[in-house]
Amino acid sequence: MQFEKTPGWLDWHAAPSKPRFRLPAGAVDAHCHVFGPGAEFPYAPERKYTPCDAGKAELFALRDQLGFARNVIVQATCHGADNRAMVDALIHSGGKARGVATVRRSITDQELQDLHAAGVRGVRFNFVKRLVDFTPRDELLEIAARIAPLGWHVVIYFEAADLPELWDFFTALPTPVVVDHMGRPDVAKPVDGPEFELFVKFMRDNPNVWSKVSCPERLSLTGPKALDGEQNAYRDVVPFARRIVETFPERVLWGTDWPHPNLKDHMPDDGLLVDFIPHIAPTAELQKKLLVDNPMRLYWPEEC
Ligand SMILES: O=C(O)/C=C(\C=C(/O)C(=O)O)C(=O)O
Repeated sequence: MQFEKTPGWLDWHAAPSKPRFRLPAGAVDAHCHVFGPGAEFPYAPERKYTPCDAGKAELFALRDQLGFARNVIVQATCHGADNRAMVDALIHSGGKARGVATVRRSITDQELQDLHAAGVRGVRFNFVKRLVDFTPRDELLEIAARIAPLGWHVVIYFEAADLPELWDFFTALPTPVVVDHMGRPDVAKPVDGPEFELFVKFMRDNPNVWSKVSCPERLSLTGPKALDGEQNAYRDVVPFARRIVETFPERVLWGTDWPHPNLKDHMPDDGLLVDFIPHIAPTAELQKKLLVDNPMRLYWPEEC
């Protein structure tokens, strides 16, 4: 089956630079995806976009190019609850990848066990309206209750303006909770303003809540311009990500978000994204927690 990429969609960067920042040994890219290839792993009929193919071989090549040791592969909405492409990548990773799946309430216990055996360690609940249709909260709570005994966690993707309405649901989840991209803060607003203060309160009041401090390219209004002197690319995102890293150093993760779905104006150089890390995690100790200790504790606890 042939799939036509959504018009205007940018392909992932064909020649990412070698980062100047040297990642610590054992670093984990804790948020990335695989797309298809569609001929082998068809995209979901209910998808809101059709990506370019981006398979496991390209993901693993990027891992090695950037200097990561492992990946956490997150199910993207273009594949719906068909986790085969992600599971195939886990199986071929030589134990160097773990997964976060999308499941429906119809999934059987055996299917959950099979996902666990393949390396899945969480499920994703997506609330970004441009990506998914509404899922009843009772179905999500039922899924969370079924995956908790497996030791899995719940990854949540939402937009900052929706946190107040989702607060009670999120704080009722019976598992560790990992927030994608800091809940997408509006970086035009003050880092100490009410919107981001609510997100900081969400993490402070709920010690089971973690956050990825990833995707500056999605959040930034200043863009990728690498400026001279102390300035850097995506500089308007730095105060938000750095505040989360310095306030909750044991509960943060970082990922490339390769192959960067749904970007139409600018495709980041993944090497530049890695060079962004020291601006948000300025010490070797914070970098090791962010990139090694925290993802290992969550995804490879048996090795800790
Ligand atoms: O990949 C991301 O983390 C962000 C996006 C897409 C998805 O997560 C997805 O399709 O599953 C987005 O903001 O469009």
